[in-house]
Amino acid sequence: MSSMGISRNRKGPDKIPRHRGLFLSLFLLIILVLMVNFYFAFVMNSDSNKLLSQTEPSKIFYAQSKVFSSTIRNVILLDSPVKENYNSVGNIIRNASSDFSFKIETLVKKISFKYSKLSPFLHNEISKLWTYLQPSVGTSTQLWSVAKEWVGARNIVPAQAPLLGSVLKTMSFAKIVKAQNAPGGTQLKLLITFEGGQQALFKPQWYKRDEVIEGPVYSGKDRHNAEVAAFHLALLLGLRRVPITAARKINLHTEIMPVASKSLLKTFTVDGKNNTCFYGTCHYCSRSDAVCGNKVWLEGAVILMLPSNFKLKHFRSPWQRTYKENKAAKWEIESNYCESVKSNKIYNPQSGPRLLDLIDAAIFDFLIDNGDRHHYEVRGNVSGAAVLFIDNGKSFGHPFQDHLDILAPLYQCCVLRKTTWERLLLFAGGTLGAALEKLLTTSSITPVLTSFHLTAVNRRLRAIYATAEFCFQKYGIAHVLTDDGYR
Ligand SMILES: Nc1ncnc2c1ncn2[C@@H]1O[C@H](COP(=O)(O)OP(=O)(O)OP(=O)(O)O)[C@@H](O)[C@H]1O
Ligand SMILES: [Mn+2]
Repeated sequence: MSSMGISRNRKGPDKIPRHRGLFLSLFLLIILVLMVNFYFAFVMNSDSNKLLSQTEPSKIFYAQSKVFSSTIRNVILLDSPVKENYNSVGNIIRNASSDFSFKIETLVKKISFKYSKLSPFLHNEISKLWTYLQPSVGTSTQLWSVAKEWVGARNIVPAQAPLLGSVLKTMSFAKIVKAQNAPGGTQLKLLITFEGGQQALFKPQWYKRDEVIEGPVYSGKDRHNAEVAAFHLALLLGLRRVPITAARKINLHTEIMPVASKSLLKTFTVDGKNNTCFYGTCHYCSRSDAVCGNKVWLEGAVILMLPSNFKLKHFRSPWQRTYKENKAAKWEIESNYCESVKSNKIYNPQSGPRLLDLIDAAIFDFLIDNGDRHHYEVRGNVSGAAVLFIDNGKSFGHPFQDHLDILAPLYQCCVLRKTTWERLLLFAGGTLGAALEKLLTTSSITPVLTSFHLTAVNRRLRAIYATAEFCFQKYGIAHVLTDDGYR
């Protein structure tokens, strides 16, 4: 037996090496293909942290997303004539949004490779912003005038802002000399005055970080962490139109009650667990729905008020929702809705930056999942003033849902500011979530967002790329990307 075996082996050298060589090459080829596959799967799907080496690597979660399930699908084409349709259970079909979600689903898959390459400029940009967010000088009320001088017609924070971290730190620690109910709006918030006279809104914490807000996109109360996250995301996107927002833990007994107005103080209570609470006065405020601290400590977002000479002009958004399940807005059913928007002089692209500003806002809102921008504000009496992103409280409510209809201004008008698009490309390859995570490590209430929300931001950016691709394919890239001289 053994001799047979040996003889077989001995015969081998003539024949077997050829087979072996063939097998070996085949094996190596398979390994190579697998490695390439793994590499691309990793680059395209992961929140790449390689460029963000100064932060802790973010945990990657691939949560099952209900991306396109929140809108009702149907088969009517986007260009169909205007008519209200009802589905079999009598709900209104919102054609303009549901048709689009159907198209975009396929596009997201098709374009993933095209937008998978990491930008060589990313690391520098993030490092710069991260440095700005570090307090470089001590807290000082003199910084109020610095922040005041920053405010321009197009930006609330300038591109170069090395004192930003110091301003934020001062907002988190400066002495509060007065606390009142904040006027305006429907949500409970305080108007606080710091030493030095600077005012800010204080939006309190209602939810734990991992609470998922179910229901329509505008459901729930304001999320204080969403305001903080939105401010940082706007810095990353170069859309510095969000009022400066810091996190703060307030001692209600020592910092608010002694300086509270009489009417506010009247609404303070203590709950069964000895936590201090207050309910204030606002549209949705009631004694039975007070906000409570952890004993005396209440976390919240401090939003710096714009300078008082900065008069705000208030506009209804053309893409406002009806806030009624059984009533659709015009934009939800009219396929050529953008044309009617542009027929209004202020939205005509030839007459100013407003339409492109609203499209910037739509992109920003889609990323943060804010479907509640019913009104918007711009600085009055200044030409070319930017649409400000005031009130981001209803964002980051549901990390597993994306409301594609927030992007309606983009897919209905198919125009996009070139500088905005270039900035979005900075985060190709799934890096936006990790970049945001890094900036948010500078906040005093980390973690500001759960990793599910950070993953959602990457997923939503892919949908934005796909939406832009839809427009490029329909009208040509040169028609879509616009340089209107504003940014
Ligand atoms: N940082 C700021 N600087 C100046 N004005 C501000 C600022 N933040 C908010 N405001 C003003 O206060 C109003 C109410 O604020 P905000 O929208 O945050 O409250 P809200 O209760 O969520 O409102 P709504 O119920 O309308 O959504 C804004 O429309 C704006 O006019
Ligand atoms: Mn609001």
